[in-house]
Amino acid sequence: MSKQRLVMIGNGMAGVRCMEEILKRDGERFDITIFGDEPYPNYNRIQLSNILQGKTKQDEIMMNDWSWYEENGITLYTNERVTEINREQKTVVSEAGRVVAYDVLLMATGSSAFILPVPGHQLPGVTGFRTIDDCNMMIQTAGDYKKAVVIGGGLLGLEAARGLLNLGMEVEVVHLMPHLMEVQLDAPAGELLKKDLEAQGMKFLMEKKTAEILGHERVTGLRFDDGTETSCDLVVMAVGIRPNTQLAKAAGLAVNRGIVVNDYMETSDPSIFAVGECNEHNGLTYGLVAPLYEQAVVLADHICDKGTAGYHGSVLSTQLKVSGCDLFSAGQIYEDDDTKAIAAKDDVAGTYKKVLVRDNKIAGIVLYGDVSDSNRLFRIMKQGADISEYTKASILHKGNEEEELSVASMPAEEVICGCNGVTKGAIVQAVLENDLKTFEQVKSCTKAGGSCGKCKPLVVQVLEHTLGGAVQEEKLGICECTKLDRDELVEAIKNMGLKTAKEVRNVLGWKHEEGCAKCRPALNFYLGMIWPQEHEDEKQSRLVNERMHANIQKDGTYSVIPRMYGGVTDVQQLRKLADVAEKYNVPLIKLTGGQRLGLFGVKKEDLPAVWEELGMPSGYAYGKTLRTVKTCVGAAFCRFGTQDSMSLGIALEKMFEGVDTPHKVKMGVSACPRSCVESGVKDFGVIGVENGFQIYIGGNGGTEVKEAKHLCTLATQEEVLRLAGAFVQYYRETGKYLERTAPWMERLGFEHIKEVMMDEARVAELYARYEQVAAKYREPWAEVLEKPELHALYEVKHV
Ligand SMILES: Cc1cc2nc3c(=O)[nH]c(=O)nc-3n(C[C@H](O)[C@H](O)[C@H](O)COP(=O)(O)OP(=O)(O)OC[C@H]3O[C@@H](n4cnc5c(N)ncnc54)[C@H](O)[C@@H]3O)c2cc1C
Ligand SMILES: NC(=O)c1ccc[n+]([C@@H]2O[C@H](COP(=O)([O-])OP(=O)(O)OC[C@H]3O[C@@H](n4cnc5c(N)ncnc54)[C@H](O)[C@@H]3O)[C@@H](O)[C@H]2O)c1
Ligand code: SF4
Ligand code: FES
Repeated sequence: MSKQRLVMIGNGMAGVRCMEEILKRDGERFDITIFGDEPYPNYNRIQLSNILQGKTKQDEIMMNDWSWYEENGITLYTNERVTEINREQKTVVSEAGRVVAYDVLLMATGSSAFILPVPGHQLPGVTGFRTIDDCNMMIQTAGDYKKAVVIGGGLLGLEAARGLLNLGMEVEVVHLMPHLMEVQLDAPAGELLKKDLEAQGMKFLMEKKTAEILGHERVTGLRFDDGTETSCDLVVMAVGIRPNTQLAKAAGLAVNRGIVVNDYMETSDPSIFAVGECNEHNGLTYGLVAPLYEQAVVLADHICDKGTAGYHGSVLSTQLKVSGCDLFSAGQIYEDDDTKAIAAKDDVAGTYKKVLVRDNKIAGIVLYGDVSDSNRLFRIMKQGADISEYTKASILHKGNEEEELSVASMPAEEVICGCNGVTKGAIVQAVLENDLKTFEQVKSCTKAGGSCGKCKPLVVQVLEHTLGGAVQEEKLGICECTKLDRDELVEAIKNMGLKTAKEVRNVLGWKHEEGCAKCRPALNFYLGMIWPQEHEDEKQSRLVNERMHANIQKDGTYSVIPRMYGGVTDVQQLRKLADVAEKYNVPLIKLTGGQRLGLFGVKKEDLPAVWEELGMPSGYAYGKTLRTVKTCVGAAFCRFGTQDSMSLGIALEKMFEGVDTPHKVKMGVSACPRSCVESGVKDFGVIGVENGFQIYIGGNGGTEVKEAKHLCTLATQEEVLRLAGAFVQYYRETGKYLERTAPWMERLGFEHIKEVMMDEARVAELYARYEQVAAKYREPWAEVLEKPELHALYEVKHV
């Protein structure tokens, strides 16, 4: 039976979780295409607050990297918005004019930040807080400007405000209501929160309605409807979200606030489903991941014919991701005629607890300052248990402190991770069945702790309890498939003479037979490093850009950057580049950061022809290898030049062409201490001086700038080449895959590396081993051209 075509619009948290669930159930059922209008693979949107607060980095929040899509045979179009659904023809059309047919269409378009439509809302400096790009804009603004105003004192607004404070801005929160987070907290809890945030330096303008955003070139302030004003350089709107329903509406689907779905996430068209924040189920739309993930599971069961009882709504709870403000809220938060409150406030400790009771059942919970009862109360609430046997005090407070605090006393069905609905029982079972030892392993196996991360301490406690002792700060394996770290793995491969990745995985007891996206390229590198002669490069294990021999760009096209040794070119090369760029309508020709000419925006299907017509070697701008050697014009032209930097640079570049290294390597040769090519921030930098060449190692000019360290001064070019060979080989032999030379040098110690590089015998051995590796070089573009079977990689699927 041929596969059904499943198209998904929206590449966000709910949609991709649903894809994971579908693949888990039946990986062969669908031919999957995903459109996402952001230029990234699926990332953890929740963690944007932590990026802004400086607690995490952008590359740490990617949940499914590019290779995940490749490995699961998913065609992904990022940065490409779907603009039309044609229900008669069962196709979707993207803004790029791409038409893709579907049998099943999944809408996972999420929500957008609501921007108050007041005058001035389009001024530069006004933003929502929803995407990586919004986050980057705020970080950049904080570098250049002083004061931010956040409109909206809800979850998002307060997390944004905390982040902006951390970025050094002065922050004022403008809130419409008399107390903060009025949707989740009552007045006493809201007041405690405000006091704590004020103590952290946040300022508040309460009960203020924004009438206008002021400014001409960019925002300069706000005017409120009472006529008062405040000044600012940045406005962040956090006044709620609106489901993205325009596409569904235009296609004639039933839409209220969200896209209307039944218990199986089916819209008013049986071929079209909607999951996540964009949908509306039983009159409700959601804005937290827990219910969306529940929907994802139901939808996966349903479309994979696994049988499901359907989705019947979720009971929600919320927490705020701001250190020093522990709060928990669930269900109804205000009393009414039928709902009474049991509450306790401790002004000295700054804690507040309120449980709302209706018909002898918990109808709502508000906790501030001490949230240690949250799981217990939330469980009782979700179970709908009768609480008449509890006294007022015992419902609010734990009985036997010791006993209640211990996870040992928690029942198995207690939910530990609210975002992912993971119970204590599920964690215990996973730990025992899979011999899990660390939090990361539990996260990867159960997903507990993988979303907002608030439950991590509790997950660790359950793990400790199950293991019967404190969780060791255990040395992690190179990935989840193995407990072996880099050194143990390399040692085992050498000692046991393992020659292929399959053999390594079998003999060394890999957890997953096929390995994972993390270990496959790493194993391929280590095997190539250990057995330079015998090892057959496993192309399918390489990262996607290395397999394509080109860097994918944010619009799905590729860059072509040919080798220009030492950054030196000639008339023939320039003419060829111009001809090819013209013939293939290349939209951008640009000098790269590494002094090379790049053609940007080349279509995937044009790559082989472009390479053939250029007739130049690949510049490896995509590889974990030597990228470029930057050179200055040096003694040949510059009046300050003491050495011939160009010839040395060219020789270095030729020497390391295509040699695999743990991570990319950049080199630079300047012909005098003015160091025009910034040799001091290169992995291997050379500075010409009167008596020879100063050598610098371990520098990095990227995200984390590291100054290279002076290793030695050599008299001749030959000595430089030889030392460079030994240095790169030592990095190959001791570096962890994906470790740049700066952290590698930090790990091994500069003095240690210096000792090795100053030991003539060791340099000779390293250099000899390096020569064996270099001898195996095959130019990758030429290889693709020679082997027609490789051309399939560059074909574009048409539907
Ligand atoms: C800063 C921040 C902090 C948060 N913190 C928490 C938290 O602590 N706990 C919690 O539970 N939730 C939190 N949330 C909410 C949570 O992130 C969302 O509920 C969740 O991301 C929604 O998932 P989704 O897939 O429905 O939508 P999204 O993740 O928004 O994904 C939808 C994707 O579809 C794309 N798209 C839309 N239309 C089209 C189109 N026509 N063509 C192509 N692509 C399209 C969108 O650009 C987007 O990339 C937070 C949100 C933010 C912004
Ligand atoms: N920790 C978390 O769980 C977390 C964190 C961030 C975001 N989120 C989710 O992201 C979504 C967006 O969050 P949000 O805080 O923007 O939405 P929200 O609807 O929860 O809160 C918006 C707040 O803005 C206030 N407001 C509305 N209009 C205003 C105006 N004109 N001036 C001043 N204040 C005004 C409201 O009174 C309300 O308190 C929600 O679904 C939220 O659940 C969750
Ligand atoms: S590094 Fe020195 S020699 Fe090279 S271009 Fe600059 S000034 Fe001239
Ligand atoms: S509660 Fe959010 S990740 Fe567990």
